[in-house]
Amino acid sequence: MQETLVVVGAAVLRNGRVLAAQRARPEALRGRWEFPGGKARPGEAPEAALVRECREELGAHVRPLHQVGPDVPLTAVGPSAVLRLWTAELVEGDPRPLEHLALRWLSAGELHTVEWLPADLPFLAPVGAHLAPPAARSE
Ligand SMILES: Nc1nc2c([nH]c(=O)n2[C@H]2C[C@H](O)[C@@H](COP(=O)(O)OP(=O)(O)OP(=O)(O)O)O2)c(=O)[nH]1
Repeated sequence: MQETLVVVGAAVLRNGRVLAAQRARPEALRGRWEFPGGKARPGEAPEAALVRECREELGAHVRPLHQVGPDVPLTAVGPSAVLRLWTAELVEGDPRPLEHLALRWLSAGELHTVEWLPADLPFLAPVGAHLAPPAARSE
């Protein structure tokens, strides 16, 4: 049986917001938004891949907290590829876009304002539940 290729993603939370990253490459995905992460290497634990990828992409040390929802199939990446997401917290460093076009800290109200990669869409509701609710309007 073919081994599952796990693409790991980190929903890094800080002050009630989540970090979104804008892809630079490949051209077909340039400009779309995703969770920082990447492919786990053969034999590499997915959580270790998450920490490694965030260090490479953001120059920051993150700690995975909880897995979010079920895996999402990534048929464009491979027949048995999946996207697996964790919430994560920053342990050290201020994230910088070392490999992305831009980074944004999105509030609950901003979560749907960027153009996410399609596979990320099922994760937005459970991630949104971790964000601070929009401030109540005083009228
Ligand atoms: N990192 C990441 N990749 C995602 C997300 N959603 C999604 O569809 N993908 C897709 C885009 C890519 O086709 C694939 C991840 O590939 P990648 O290029 O980030 O992986 P990598 O850093 O290990 O790079 P490489 O070895 O292929 O060069 O998964 C997401 O939220 N985060």
